[in-house]
Amino acid sequence: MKKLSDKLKTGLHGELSVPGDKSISHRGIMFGAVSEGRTTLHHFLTAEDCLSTLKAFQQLGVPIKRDGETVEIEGVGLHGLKQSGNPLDMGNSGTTTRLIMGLLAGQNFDSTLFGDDSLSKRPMKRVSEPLAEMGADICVTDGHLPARIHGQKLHAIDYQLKVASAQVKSALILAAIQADQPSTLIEKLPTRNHTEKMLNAFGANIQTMADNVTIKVNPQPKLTGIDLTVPGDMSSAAFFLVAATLVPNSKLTLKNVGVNETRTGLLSILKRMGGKVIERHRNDSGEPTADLVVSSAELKPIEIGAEEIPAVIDELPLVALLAAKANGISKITGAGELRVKETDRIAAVVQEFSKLGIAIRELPDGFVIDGAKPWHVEKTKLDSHGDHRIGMTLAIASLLLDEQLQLNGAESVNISYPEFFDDLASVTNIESYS
Ligand SMILES: O=C(O)C1=C[C@@H](OP(=O)(O)O)[C@@H](O)[C@H](O)C1
Ligand SMILES: C=C(OP(=O)(O)O)C(=O)O
Repeated sequence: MKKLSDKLKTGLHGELSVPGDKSISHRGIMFGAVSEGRTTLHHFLTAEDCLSTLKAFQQLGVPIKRDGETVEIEGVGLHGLKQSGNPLDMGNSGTTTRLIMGLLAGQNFDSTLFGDDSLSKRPMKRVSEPLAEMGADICVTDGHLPARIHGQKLHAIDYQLKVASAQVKSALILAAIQADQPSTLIEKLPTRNHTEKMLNAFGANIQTMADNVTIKVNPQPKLTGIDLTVPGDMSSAAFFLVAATLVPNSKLTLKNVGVNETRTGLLSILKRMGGKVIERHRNDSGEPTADLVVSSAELKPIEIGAEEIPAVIDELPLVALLAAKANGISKITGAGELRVKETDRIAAVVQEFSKLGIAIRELPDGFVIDGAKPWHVEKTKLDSHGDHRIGMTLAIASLLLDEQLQLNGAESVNISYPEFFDDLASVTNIESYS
């Protein structure tokens, strides 16, 4: 069990470059694999989830070499993947699973996908059902992994998504680029748009209409490999944005963070709560990046509803932590999707925050948190529930307490941010977490 607080005497200081964006790293491998020519990824995220994607595409016959954070992919083209001799291991990664389903549904061979216990409980019909409408033959027992995919020719689709999910949208786009005619997808709410932007950079023709929810996908593009530097992951930077806000006397610079507008919900929420973040935008093509300078601040409570959720979906445990230190009652609703992540993140946050005496009440689709009530530690053994984002949120919460806390399942950080505890040690001047 990892010992958390060894006591932070001063604030968080210095500069940090967080690892590469997880969503963009996954897509870099996938789109590079089905392009023609070489794709080189720089600052690739070498965490377990993205390595699951990398290994799956190697198994599908794509030559991929990795040297640290640099990955070279010799693309085989949209119809050049080969059947894997063995089932494909999706590990813990929802993104790998949903996106690869859309891609493999249109290939002329069969595939089997399996995952770990957590992934095997997550819903897959949200992808297999619309893919079936396109003519795909996918069998997901009771809507869960393992999945058996009998690849075949796909038809175009006009489809209104039932959940606000970039993973479902991306799976359908990857199927639609293999279809016979153009497809139209209509999102419930705008979600992260990395698939659309990146596929276009590889040569596809995907248009997002002015309403921001209608997406037209043209079939059979010739995709060509590119050279891509992956920006820092906003979802990883988020832990430090929140830590530096909440720990008094902090001033921290987070370098080169991806600030695609579909991912910056936490920045807007933090600013509305009274947080202090200066964004120094960089002049780059493709995915926008910025250096973020964050300082400690007193926070006001906030209300957040469904429309705001997609742009902050993975940061909501951290929003709950901000709310737990704001000077009043905050309410987060419309976040029912949290119940089907690596763990039920609503239940996990409520259970673990209650151990710290935080006044939090569970709603079916969110939380109510009274940040004006003082915390009082009731239990010192915290649990990540095997979920990286819960584990890292609890590690940040521990910085705000004098008690020695322990974290069960701290190794879950390897899913998205293997260097998390080292980075935290470097900006807190705590020698190490043991
Ligand atoms: O498309 C992606 O890369 C992701 C989309 C989100 O999932 P949903 O689309 O299922 O909400 C997010 O939670 C996940 O971490 C990554
Ligand atoms: C939900 C997440 O990832 P995935 O769905 O890819 O497992 C996450 O990283 O918080």
